[in-house]
Amino acid sequence: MPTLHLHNTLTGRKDVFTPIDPERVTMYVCGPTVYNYVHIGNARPVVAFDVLFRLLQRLYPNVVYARNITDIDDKIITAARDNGEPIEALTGRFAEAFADDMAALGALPPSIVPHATDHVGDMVALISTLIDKGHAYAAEGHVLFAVQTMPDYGALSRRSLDDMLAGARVEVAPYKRYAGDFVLWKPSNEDQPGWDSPWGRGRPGWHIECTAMIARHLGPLIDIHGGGADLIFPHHENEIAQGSCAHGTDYVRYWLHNGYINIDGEKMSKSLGNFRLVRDLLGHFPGEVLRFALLSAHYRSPLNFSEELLNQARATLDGLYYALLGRGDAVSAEADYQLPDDHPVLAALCDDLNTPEAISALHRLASELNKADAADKPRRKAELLAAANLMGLLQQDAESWFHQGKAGSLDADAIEALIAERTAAKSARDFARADAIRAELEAADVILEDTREGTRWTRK
Ligand SMILES: Nc1ncnc2c1ncn2[C@@H]1O[C@H](COP(=O)(O)OP(=O)(O)OP(=O)(O)O)[C@@H](O)[C@H]1O
Ligand SMILES: [Zn+2]
Repeated sequence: MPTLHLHNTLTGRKDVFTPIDPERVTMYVCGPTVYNYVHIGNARPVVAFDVLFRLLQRLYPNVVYARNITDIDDKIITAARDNGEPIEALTGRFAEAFADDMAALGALPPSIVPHATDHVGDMVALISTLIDKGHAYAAEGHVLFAVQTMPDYGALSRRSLDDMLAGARVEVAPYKRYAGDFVLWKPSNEDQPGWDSPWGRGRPGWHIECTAMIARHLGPLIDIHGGGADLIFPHHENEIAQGSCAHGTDYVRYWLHNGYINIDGEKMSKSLGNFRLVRDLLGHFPGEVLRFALLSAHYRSPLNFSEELLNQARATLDGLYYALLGRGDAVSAEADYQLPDDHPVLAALCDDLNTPEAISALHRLASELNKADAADKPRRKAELLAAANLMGLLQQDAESWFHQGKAGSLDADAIEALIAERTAAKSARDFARADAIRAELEAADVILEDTREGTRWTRK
């Protein structure tokens, strides 16, 4: 079996991945707070960890992947009030929209999608354990985690308590014994949703939600925990404090964090208003184009988002799908094909999910496929499909790829532009691209004729 290396935020280096129990590999990724539609930055952890989920399933017989839905939060309460609708109606709608958007990006459904509001009993029990063990205290309807009771607090983000107090927006509240203590439980007034607890009617803090759902569904110690780099502090630091102090374990073996999707060098975020919703982008680009764009950079590197990035992704996919056109004869070869353990695409992904390298390997496979003898094509097509499937790419029928959203929809300017691009591709000897453009035009019922005076076109 190939060796999987993963960059672990806890150790600061690429470590060899060794599961606690190879018969049941466990992974958790923090999911969305469901009060609006997600932007393409929020989609990055979903797509990156979907590739890891696919890879782990290739390597191990049983992988349990949980990604939660945060359906209780102050932003949710505010949004529901602003809309004048019940909280459950709002969260139900946006949880469903999230599932649809992520399916459009080709992300597999996780094994478990726990909702925070279904686990409040588990959270109350966990908080009680932390109080019993002397790591938490109740004060004025709140329960706080006492960070000074944990010697290793700050190990993940490599911050001392002094750094945290200086650098972070910690709330100095009268009920806190120490300014860095964080909330496990807070009181709800009559207008706010709440649950009965030993500390009065209230609701959980955000960090305890993930720790309780992990313990319930995956166990007291899990293999992999992922999320965006903005979650390292305080969210994941606080999860470690809760989980390790309650269970007496290390809580998580491998911490993985994705880099940011940026716009003009700045993190895409709701607060800055520089975001593009997945839902809107899907009106202009197939989901696979968005997925490919997200995978075109290594998951830990920053990736600048632009229209150009998406156009590039579409053109590259055109070239790869072109290699798969008209070769439906490979169906039986495909069913029999097993990706070998030393396959270059598998090797690239096992190197901390090196998707740019894996995509280069797909290009090499496609160009060999374009040049191969007819007899050899079915096996090569099966290989390209199996390798791409590890990244959730190229799984559509190639003919339909070129037909989608195109038929009759190209105006004369768009046709002329594609013809100019094809002429340029031919003079650059990029024949695969040139042929892909011809196929794209054919799919839109445009016939090309190359003459000495240039390329003429007619509609079928
Ligand atoms: N620009 C980005 N690039 C990559 N990942 C991101 C980006 N913005 C948010 N994420 C990730 O998306 C996931 C969902 O996060 P969350 O719902 O907290 O988004 P958010 O922080 O509300 O978004 P925003 O930063 O836009 O306010 C988290 O794993 C977070 O790290
Ligand atoms: Zn979380």
